[in-house]
Order: sequence, then C-alpha cells, then structure tokens
Amino acid sequence: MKGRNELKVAVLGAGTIGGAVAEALAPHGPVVATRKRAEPNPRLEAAGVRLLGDNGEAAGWADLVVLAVKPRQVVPVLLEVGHACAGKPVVSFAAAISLEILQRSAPQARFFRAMTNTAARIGQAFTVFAPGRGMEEGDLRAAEGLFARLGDWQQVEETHLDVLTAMAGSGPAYIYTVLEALILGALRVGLPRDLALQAAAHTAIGAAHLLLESGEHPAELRDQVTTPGGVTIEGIYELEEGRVRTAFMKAVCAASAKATELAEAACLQAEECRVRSLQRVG
Ligand SMILES: NC(=O)C1=CN([C@@H]2O[C@H](COP(=O)(O)OP(=O)(O)OC[C@H]3O[C@@H](n4cnc5c(N)ncnc54)[C@H](O)[C@@H]3O)[C@@H](O)[C@H]2O)C=CC1
Ligand SMILES: O=C(O)[C@@H]1CCC=N1
Repeated sequence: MKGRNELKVAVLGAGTIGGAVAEALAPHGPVVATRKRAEPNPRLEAAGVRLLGDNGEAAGWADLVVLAVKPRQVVPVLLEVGHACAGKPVVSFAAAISLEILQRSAPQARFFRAMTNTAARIGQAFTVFAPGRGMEEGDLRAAEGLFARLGDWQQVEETHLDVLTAMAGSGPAYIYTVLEALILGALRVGLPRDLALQAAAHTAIGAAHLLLESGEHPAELRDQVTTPGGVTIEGIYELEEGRVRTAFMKAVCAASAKATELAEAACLQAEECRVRSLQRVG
C-alpha cells in the first residue's frame, strides 16, 4: 500500500458519518463519495470531494474504500461492489456488522471494522477498530492514517465493538442530553442562553481533559469539587435521588444489547441476500 497522502479514497454512503469522513480526508488526498441519490452537495464539493452516482465506479477507482451506509445496506452494497473492492482494504463504520459478515460478502477485500462518532466532523472523534484477516503490509498504516484524521483512535478486539458502539458511537447523544439538561437548569435560574451553553460545553471539555490527563478516578475528581456543606453536594444529592448513575448504566447496557440484537439480525439478512444473489446467478 502507498502512504495515506497518495491514497485515493472512496466513501460509499456520504451521509452523517461518511460525509464527515470524506470532508476530513479531502484536504489530504483525492476523495470520491457516493450517496443513494447523487444530488449536488455544496458542503462536500467545497471540501474538494467528488460525488459519483455509482458505487462500483467509486470503489474501482479507489485504493481504499470506506463503507458508511446504514447497517441494512452493507451486504447489498458489498454484493454490488465486491469485485471492485478485490485486493483492497475496506473500512466499514457500520454498527453491528461483524468482520465475518463483511468478509463473507466480499471475500476478496480486506476489512477493518470500525466505530467512530459525529465529532469526526471536526477531527475530535474517538475511533476504535478491529482488523480482519489477511492484512497486507501497509494496510494497517493506511487505516490508522485515516482514523487519525478523525481524532483519537485505538485498535481493539472485535468482541468489544458492540459495547463501544453504545459508548463511543452513541456517546455524543448521551453527552448532549446531559449538556441540554444543564443548560435548561441554568435557564430556569435565569442565566442568558449563550452563557449557559458556553459554561456547560467548556465545563464538559475541561472535566474530560482533566480525567484523561490526571489519571485519577472520576469519583476522586468529583470529590475534589464537592465541598462539605457547600454548593456541589446539593446538586449531587438531587442527582442521586434521580438515580442518574443507574439511568446512564442502563442506557449503555440497553444500547449495547441493541447492537448485539442488530448483529444477530444482520447475520440472517446477510444469508438471505446471499441466497437471493445466488438464485439470480443460477
Ligand atoms: N450517525 C452516527 O452517529 C454514527 C453512525 N455510524 C454508522 O455509520 C453508518 C451510516 O450512518 P449515518 O451516517 O448516520 O447514516 P446516514 O443516513 O446519514 O447516511 C447514509 C448514507 O448512505 C447513502 N446510501 C444509502 N444507500 C446507499 C447505496 N446503496 N449506495 C451508496 N450510498 C447509499 C444515503 O444516501 C446516505 O447519504 C451506519 O452504518 C451507522 O451504523 C457509525 C458511527 C456513528
Ligand atoms: O444509533 C446508531 O445506530 C448509530 C451507531 C452509533 C451511533 N449511531
């Protein structure tokens, strides 16, 4: 494989995640993207992304293919473009679609199964990935180069990907729920809207950086804020009454269980698609 800067990348499915990936990569090398309807997309075009209407043409042109269609579209798209992906690394960002399904749908391609989040749009995502079988020299470097454009990244065991989908992939939705609630609380007391938003967002950023940089446990860091008989403990007391920690634990468990359920449904769908395509050939 060539170094990332010379790689031609095709993003199949330039929606929320595919669009973010295409935008992040375009300043550093040639990128084409496809969508279901290839209508003009000024934002992607301004970023230098060329839109194509044909997945096979896009994949055939590329050195590295990114798959960012909805999970139910993954197998049909791979059956459509498998020949054009032959001998190439393919990065799938689809939730719940296992390496086994990816590899069986396009056996001649080499797959990475990855999960990222919407902060990829500004290069601040956390991306996790597991490589499939048969990687060639340079594949890992090319994929890591791509993930680095999206933010921080880490290689993980595939078995962790469903729960990481519920954490790193879905996570921004939970954080926005918290931030929205904090803003609403401040509005209720009468803080101006913009000031409430700035205070909530910057406080979340600072708290997350301190957690990563200090290496201290979140409970320890929370304790440092909580003055005996002071202000914070009144807020913490209300949160505990609302069983907020239980609610978040249940949220991650439920989302993770859903990812596993989707993975099981995806296996059945993959089998149905394969049978239908074999019947068409026969
Ligand atoms: N939205 C999120 O926060 C995250 C989503 N993902 C995964 O990324 C994938 C895409 O999700 P979103 O970006 O949210 O969906 P989306 O609906 O915004 O984007 C999907 C795109 O695929 C296009 N598309 C549909 N059928 C196609 C086909 N046959 N050929 C080419 N393009 C086609 C659609 O036109 C659309 O632009 C999913 O598999 C999801 O699990 C992963 C991480 C986070
Ligand atoms: O909700 C979903 O299924 C996707 C996967 C992670 C974030 N969004």
